[in-house]
Amino acid sequence: MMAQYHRLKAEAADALLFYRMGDFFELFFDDAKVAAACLDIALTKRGADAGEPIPMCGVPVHSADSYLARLIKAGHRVAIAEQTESPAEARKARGSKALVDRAIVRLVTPGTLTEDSLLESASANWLAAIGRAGEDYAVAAADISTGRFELIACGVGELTSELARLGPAETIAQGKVPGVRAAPGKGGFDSLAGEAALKARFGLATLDGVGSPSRAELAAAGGLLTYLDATQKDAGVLLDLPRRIARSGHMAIDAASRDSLELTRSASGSVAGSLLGEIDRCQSAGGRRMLCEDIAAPLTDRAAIEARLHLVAWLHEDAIRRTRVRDALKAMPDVARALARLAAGRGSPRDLAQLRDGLAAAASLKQEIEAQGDRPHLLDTLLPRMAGHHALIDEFARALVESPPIDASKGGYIATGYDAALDALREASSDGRRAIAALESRYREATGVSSLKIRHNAVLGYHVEVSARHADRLMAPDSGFTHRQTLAGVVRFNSPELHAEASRVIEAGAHALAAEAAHAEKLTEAAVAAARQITATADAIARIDVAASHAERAAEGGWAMPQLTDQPCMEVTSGRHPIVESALSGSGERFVANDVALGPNDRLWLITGPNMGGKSTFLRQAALIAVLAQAGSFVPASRAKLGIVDRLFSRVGASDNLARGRSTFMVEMVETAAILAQATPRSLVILDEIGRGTSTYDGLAIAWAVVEAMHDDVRCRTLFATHYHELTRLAGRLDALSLHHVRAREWKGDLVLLHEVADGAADRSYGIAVAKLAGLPPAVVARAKSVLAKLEAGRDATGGIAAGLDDLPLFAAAAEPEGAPDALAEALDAIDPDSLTPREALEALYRLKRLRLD
Ligand SMILES: Nc1ncnc2c1ncn2[C@@H]1O[C@H](COP(=O)(O)OP(=O)(O)OP(=O)(O)O)[C@@H](O)[C@H]1O
Repeated sequence: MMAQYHRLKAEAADALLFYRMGDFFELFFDDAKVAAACLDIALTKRGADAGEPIPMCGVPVHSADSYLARLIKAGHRVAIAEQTESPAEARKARGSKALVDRAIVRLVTPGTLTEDSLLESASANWLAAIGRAGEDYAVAAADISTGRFELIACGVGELTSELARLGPAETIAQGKVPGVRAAPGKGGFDSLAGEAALKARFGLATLDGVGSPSRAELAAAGGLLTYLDATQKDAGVLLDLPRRIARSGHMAIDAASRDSLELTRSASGSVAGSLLGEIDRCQSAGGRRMLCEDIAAPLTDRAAIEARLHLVAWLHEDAIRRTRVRDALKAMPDVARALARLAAGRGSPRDLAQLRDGLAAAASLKQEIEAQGDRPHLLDTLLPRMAGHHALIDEFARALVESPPIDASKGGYIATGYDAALDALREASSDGRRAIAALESRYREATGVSSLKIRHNAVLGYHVEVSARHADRLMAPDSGFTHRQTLAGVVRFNSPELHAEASRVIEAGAHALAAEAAHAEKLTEAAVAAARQITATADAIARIDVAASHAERAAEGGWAMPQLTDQPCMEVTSGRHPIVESALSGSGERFVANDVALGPNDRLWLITGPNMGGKSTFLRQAALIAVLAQAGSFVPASRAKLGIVDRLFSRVGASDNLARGRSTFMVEMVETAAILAQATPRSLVILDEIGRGTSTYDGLAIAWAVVEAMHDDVRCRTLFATHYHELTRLAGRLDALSLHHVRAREWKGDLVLLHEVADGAADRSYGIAVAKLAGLPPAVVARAKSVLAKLEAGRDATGGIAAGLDDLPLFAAAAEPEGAPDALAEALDAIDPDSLTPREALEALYRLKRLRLD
């Protein structure tokens, strides 16, 4: 057995091996230690290997899913080795001591899950493969729990933001990819193999129909398909034809900005507290997944955004209509995932019923919508996708019972009346059971033992049972009973009539089960054959659900439909931060709405004001409004006009990234550098307290230079919050920069934060007042006040740290050479070639070389 184990373990490589033994999956050696620690289960020992006891642990097969889920969550992969024959078959084929054959039937990895119990219903479960051809990169991404398949070509610099959009459960690549943490795949990452694999999988003669993917895309697809084959073995995999995603179709948002804006996850990693959690009013799991993707990838195509918005508006303007549609969506089963499980051969009778109910619900939703007049355009494309499954629904409705079990092994899911032969088998089986009951009363009479019972168990099958007291009567040689078993208190017998009836019951039962299984298989085939249409239906329902969710949220919060334009502007009246607003309303406080008006002539807002005054909130709310608008949602404002944003950057608050060995300041500078390099005039940039993490002089100098660069070179819409009051001097020189501040007042010695954004610079910084609010001891506050008075007196005398900045020539910073004296140039100047001997010349050459290396 150990030899077989080691062979399978070698095949499983770095995955933990679940080795099937009867009702358990066992793990041995290091696998056992890892799993026991991760799952908190007992580590035992068994036999010996090279004189050492073998560490072992095991999980019951019937509850293996929950253990698998924990292992996968902890980042492990698991290879499942099943018994591929029964012990009886093994004995028959290879003698009484034969070992049961086993084989790895599946490699369970985070990106290749289909089981409901292992998946989050609200998010897609992407497996991403990175392909490369020369300098070009591409991502192939598949979610086999719904069949989605995307190809995205991108440069190496865009890889990380593309992966951040997808948020894959697992990323694979061949070799190292700059800036990306990816696991090794199973090969196949080349364009020729990829092309062949795509053609073979989808039965295509040419890839023109999928838009002729680039060589990098083909390489990525090749790696992905090879990995799916290797992990799923013989099980089917549901995959749609790949969709090529044009990167230009989406607002680019890098990983740092996503995190800082908490788009789909809050800082603590949960959906609650994120923008997604705040706006989600979806009724179905499919809708929730689509909403998550929409928020992660806002569109940049105005027509496509407006099509979504008009659907939201249609559901928003009529509350009764909205309620009807949302009610129809309420009981919508997760059709996409049920279908994927069926295609993977892991489907259950319940999945079949979910298709039946989901497709039927889609058809009635379609009718409901068609009864409403004056439909927006998008519905003309969505509605036709929601019907056309009549034959399938009919067939499934006739074939299946109302709510079939998940476990098919006991049968009972095919409805009566669907198959006469099956009904006859069930009849025979229940006839047999009736006959056995009749036999029981006859035996009671014949033996005079009124407590005689006919029972059934797994070992003996049907048998007669009497208490030990009455056993003698049945033990008599001519009683017609054969003794089977004596236990404390009861004795068990068999009889020829009982045997005959029992055989009838068992045989009919087995045939009925086989007949049900055959029907299930046929129904599954029918569903898989219609996979493409069913997926289209599921997508259409999800799109309507998302629109209804936006409409509902807008109605709850009094949100407005944004107006999109081609001008790079952002005009928001009474804008609110959706998450802060609902957090405040939870504690009975009011959110102060604020306006913003950025345009070609007023591109850069410099915002000052006290700590806790609401600067960060104001900045983020502008970014969130842009994300919501371009995702096709109404926005928390009374009016909003927005020029499409191509890239969004958010540098708000820094957190140490110690895991990657970077300090707060380093992270901030890396991110600022990325913004200056990548932002375009159509971008939206929000920058909060740049330069704060270093000395005052350095920090101010950096902030100063960044503002100038944003204003003069990048020239995009920018909101810049700062505590460096000195920056307000820039207003006099940079004509598209304007000053704003969050208002505060001192009232009887206490600070009152008004959270109102007003024009002009803040009069002072109020830092000490905020410190007092926060509960700093009075003595420390008093001391701080006197230190401040001294500092301010010094500043007034010298002109402060920004003294002289007004004389700084414009653009001088960019033109100034690096200040450090050039040792190499000095050394070169010191050399007089005419006076050197060949030997000295050689030495001088070495000296120069060394200087260069230093
Ligand atoms: N418009 C608003 N209406 C009501 N309350 C607000 C508003 N904006 C912010 N707040 C409240 O003020 C708190 C602080 O806001 P925020 O973090 O935006 O301040 P800040 O000016 O960026 O502070 P710091 O300079 O210390 O980073 C928020 O947590 C919120 O409770």
